[in-house]
Amino acid sequence: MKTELLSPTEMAEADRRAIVGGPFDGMGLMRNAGTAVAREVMRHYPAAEQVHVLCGPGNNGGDGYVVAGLLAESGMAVSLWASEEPRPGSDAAVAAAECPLQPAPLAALDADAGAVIVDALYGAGLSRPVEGDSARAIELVTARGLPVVAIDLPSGVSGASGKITGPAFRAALTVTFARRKPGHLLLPGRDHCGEVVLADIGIPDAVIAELNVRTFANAPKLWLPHFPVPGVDTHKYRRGHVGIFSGGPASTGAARLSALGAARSGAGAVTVLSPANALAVNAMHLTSIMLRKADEVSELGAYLADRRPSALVLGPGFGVGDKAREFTLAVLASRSGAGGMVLDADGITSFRDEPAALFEAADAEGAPALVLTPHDGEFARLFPDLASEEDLSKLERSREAAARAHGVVIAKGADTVIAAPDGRAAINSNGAPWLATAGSGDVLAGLVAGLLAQGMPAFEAACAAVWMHAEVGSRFGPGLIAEDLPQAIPPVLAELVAAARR
Ligand SMILES: NC(=O)C1=CN([C@@H]2O[C@H](COP(=O)(O)OP(=O)(O)OC[C@H]3O[C@@H](n4cnc5c(N)ncnc54)[C@H](OP(=O)(O)O)[C@@H]3O)[C@@H](O)[C@H]2O)[C@@H](O)CC1
Ligand SMILES: Nc1ncnc2c1ncn2[C@@H]1O[C@H](COP(=O)(O)OP(=O)(O)O)[C@@H](O)[C@H]1O
Ligand SMILES: [K+]
Repeated sequence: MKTELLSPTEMAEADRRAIVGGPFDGMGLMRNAGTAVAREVMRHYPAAEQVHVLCGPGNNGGDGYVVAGLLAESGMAVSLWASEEPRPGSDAAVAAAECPLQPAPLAALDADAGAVIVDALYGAGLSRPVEGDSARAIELVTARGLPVVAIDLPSGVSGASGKITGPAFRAALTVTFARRKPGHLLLPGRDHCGEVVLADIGIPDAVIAELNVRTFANAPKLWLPHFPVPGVDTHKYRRGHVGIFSGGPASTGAARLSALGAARSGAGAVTVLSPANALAVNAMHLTSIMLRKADEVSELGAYLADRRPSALVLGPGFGVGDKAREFTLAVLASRSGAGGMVLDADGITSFRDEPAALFEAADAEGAPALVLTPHDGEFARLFPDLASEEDLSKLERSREAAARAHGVVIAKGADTVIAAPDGRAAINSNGAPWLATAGSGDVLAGLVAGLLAQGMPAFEAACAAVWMHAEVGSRFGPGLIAEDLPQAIPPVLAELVAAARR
């Protein structure tokens, strides 16, 4: 599937440009859209006893009139219901006039078991919570458990944000056009879409390219050209060296999980940087991973100068406080040649009272690329105003945060958003709830650093790490604990390396 995601505004602009450039006018695009939906209804529900097509006042309803006409023509039993008449002069009004069926008022909707619902109430134009007859129709269909095929978006779901502010259909299938919209991937919208089918309605790729889209579905296509594949003549340091800061003796496991994530991603060497009092416990549990003492900023400086690590991770199990801030700022200011710094967990929390100091350090000339990996709670500590702004979608919030932080932000969760300071953003959707387990985020931080260390640019490294982490977790399934993640990376890595070589 194509990776660009179009906001409703961008989609409207694509429609407009496509209509100007041809070959299809607005009615032509609507007929193509209706044809694609009718095809999917017939493919998925060939034995439907009755198809109820529910039309709203806009062009989403217009698609519905086309669908109803085509399904009736093909011999299916179709009932047509409309909430209001389409606006005179609109494409939807033409579609309604061309439709051989007469609509009944939506208020009278009734539907029995065995029926299929086509939702053409609202799509890209949803502008407020669904109320009145449309709301009652949604409640009736939901209560009876009838399968719903949504046109473009399930009515009630915002295409821009995935937010739901009132009643909304839960579709079994959603057929959308040209490109998916953020609301198909962001929660709770994603959960209401069911299977998403993307239909080509004749909007040329060149029209989409002109829009300079900055939002993407996270998928290998997006970053595979940058994915590290070792040359035959490589050596371990050329494959990248990652330094990972450990916490004190009672909290060392998180850093080791990160270290294993970094090592399994293909980094050639990984060092755990440990306080003296935790060296023994770390040494007991490390084999291929190196270990070095780092209590003071001077020791950190010596490590950076001697070993010139290509990426670092600070935060997992590290402890919140001055030391985390000092070490982070020392790395960002070191000019040691490190390509990236992943700040996670306690590393993020340590800057809650002075986020500007972090953001300024990341903005300085020659600083390593900063990647922040907050879950919702950590995000709110660093960006309290963005977190509490109800009107912002997770996408918008993450994008603003990345611009402010001068770094890549991985806003974690079931719908992780990766945002870059240059405005690019990707939404991840291949995860599974099995990933919600202690230490899972620590492995992710290590994976990001491992890919950074191998020379991937920060946004691409972040996207690739999130995708791999989610893919590994989904494939592993029930029973997953964080220790399983690094060990389960190789099969996914093998597929990516093979694809990158092609
Ligand atoms: N040529 C094209 O552009 C193509 C477009 N295509 C199709 O068009 C769809 C977009 O069409 P659209 O822009 O007309 O928006 P749509 O979703 O039908 O709703 C707008 C209407 O609903 C109203 N309204 C909104 N929310 C409401 C609420 N809660 N409760 C009550 N009313 C509400 C809103 O009122 P207003 O906000 O203006 O007051 C307005 O009247 C798109 O999803 C795709 O299916 C395809 O055919 C491909 C070619
Ligand atoms: N429901 C979910 N579906 C998919 N991924 C999830 C879900 N819940 C959490 N995750 C992922 O699991 C990881 C949890 O990280 P985090 O909250 O930092 O946990 P920890 O600090 O214990 O490692 C993140 O990558 C997050 O995106
Ligand atoms: K719809």
